[in-house]
Amino acid sequence: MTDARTPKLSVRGLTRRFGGLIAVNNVDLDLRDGEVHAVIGTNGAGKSTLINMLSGEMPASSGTITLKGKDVTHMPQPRRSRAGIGRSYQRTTIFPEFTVLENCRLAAQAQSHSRPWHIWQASSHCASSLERARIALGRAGLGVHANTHAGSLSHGAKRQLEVAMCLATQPQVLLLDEPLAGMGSEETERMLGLLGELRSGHAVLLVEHDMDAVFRIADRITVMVNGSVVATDTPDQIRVNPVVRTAYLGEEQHG
Ligand SMILES: Nc1ncnc2c1ncn2[C@@H]1O[C@H](COP(=O)(O)OP(=O)(O)OP(=O)(O)O)[C@@H](O)[C@H]1O
Repeated sequence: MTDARTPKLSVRGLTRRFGGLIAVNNVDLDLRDGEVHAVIGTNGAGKSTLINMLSGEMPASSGTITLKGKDVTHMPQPRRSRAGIGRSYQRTTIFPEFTVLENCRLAAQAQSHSRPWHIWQASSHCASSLERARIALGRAGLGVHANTHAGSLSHGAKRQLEVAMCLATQPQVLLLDEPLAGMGSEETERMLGLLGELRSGHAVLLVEHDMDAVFRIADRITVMVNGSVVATDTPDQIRVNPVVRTAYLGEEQHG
């Protein structure tokens, strides 16, 4: 994973203001294929705002976002999704009364149709969406649960389904917002295994509070404090970075 490779997603000078507050301040970031790139920071550091701007759900105040060399800064979220940026959410977005496969197929169809009201019309005969959904479920380790009602899945399996729904949109960049939240140790291990496999074929951005997991899985870590990036490096270098230790890890140890 060398810096010489062209990043799949590049962010330069990305800034978001809320009135007088600068929630994300002049952030540079490069996401590369084959890497899990974690973004960590204390509460309010700007991680969610950053991910919302990358996915297209929130406009940037200034700065640029480039996907495979193309400026997508002002591209709306649905087009950005079709261009290859997929995300999972902190909140659950599944339909509990539908099966696992149906949830995944809807995600695939919503992404492939520019007009969402065509989803239902197309659902009975959209073989390619079904195929994409099945592949995504298999990749997320949920193939055996395809016909289970999503509402009856365990918490961990629901988070896996969120990732599968994201995969069904066939993204090249995966933005994962706290995929380990609320998980027990067994579920965490399963999700970490999945994230490790997702490296292949994707550039993965991981926003996560579980530091043990982040330091185990990440190839690169960016540390944010008060909206600004204070360091981007390998986990080993971040661990010993004095600025990071003071600004963030020190706070955690004593918090
Ligand atoms: N819609 C908004 N309007 C005004 N201020 C906002 C808005 N969204 C976020 N903020 C502020 O921007 C700052 C960054 O918030 P953000 O949610 O991005 O942080 P975070 O790092 O994701 O925090 P957490 O780890 O708690 O999720 C905070 O001070 C927050 O209060």
